[in-house]
Amino acid sequence: VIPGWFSEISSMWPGEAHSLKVEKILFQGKSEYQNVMVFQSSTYGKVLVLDGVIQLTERDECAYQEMITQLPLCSIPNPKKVLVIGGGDGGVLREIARHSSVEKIDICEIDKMVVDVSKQYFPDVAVGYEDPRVTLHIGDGVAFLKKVPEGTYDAVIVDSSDPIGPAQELFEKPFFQSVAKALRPGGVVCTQAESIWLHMDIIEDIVVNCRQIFKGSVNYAWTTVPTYPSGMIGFMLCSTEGPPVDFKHPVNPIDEKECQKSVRPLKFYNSEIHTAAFCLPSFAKRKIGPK
Ligand SMILES: NCCCN[C@H]1CC[C@H](N)CC1
Repeated sequence: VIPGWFSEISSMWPGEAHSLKVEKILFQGKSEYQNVMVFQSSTYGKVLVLDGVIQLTERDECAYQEMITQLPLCSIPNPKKVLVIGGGDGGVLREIARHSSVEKIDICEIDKMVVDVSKQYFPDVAVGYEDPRVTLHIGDGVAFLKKVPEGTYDAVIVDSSDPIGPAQELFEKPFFQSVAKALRPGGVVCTQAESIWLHMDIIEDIVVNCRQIFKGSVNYAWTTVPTYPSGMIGFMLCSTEGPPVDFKHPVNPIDEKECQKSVRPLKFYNSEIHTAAFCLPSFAKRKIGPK
């Protein structure tokens, strides 16, 4: 360990560790589920860390929160009811709120400390909680989905941490089945789907499971996030059987609606990068590309 530096050392990415220079540790706590830390970095603003893994930094969170939200919501006309599993920092809520068609936003986050810490240290991220359409449920997303009536949501966004720890079940088949049940015909789900540089085997399993469960379309997309391991993170975009969804061509472009009363302009997402996000390098296309 180098004094004054935070290194993201984990068995999930052996032999490598992204490091950030630390100015000051702002919060350290232990919730029922994980260790929670916030520090002021020298060049990425404040940083949220769960069990030693970087969840977001003020400087690059836009890339992740905007893409994980706008890729699904801009792929269907008039999303009305949206569910977020995880996402306790509130960033995805801020992005969903850009859509005036949305009438109801449910969020199910297992760890209340993440919500409280985000509201205290990341106000520009937690601003999403201020939207009157938001209902916060503190609990396990797996249990929450079991109680959701069939066909309730137009979109589900699974903003999870990694499959080691509280989020492990969110990468398994029964969970994907419960998401499919909760979606209307032609509804969409977008999940945090790890990096093709680090976790191709996990992604291949997810793709196999999703192809069996979601009879619409199943696509992997990705974005660059400098402070995530390997500098990128992927998303699984799936739609249920019903009105076809062409994820690669946004039918509900938010660029035009940007002038909308939004908390802030989009920093990362736009319709061109939406389409480009589904382009895969050859090694990945062979394994997880469209059949
Ligand atoms: N909204 C916070 C994003 C959480 N996403 C994950 C954090 C941990 C990373 N290794 C993978 C993405």
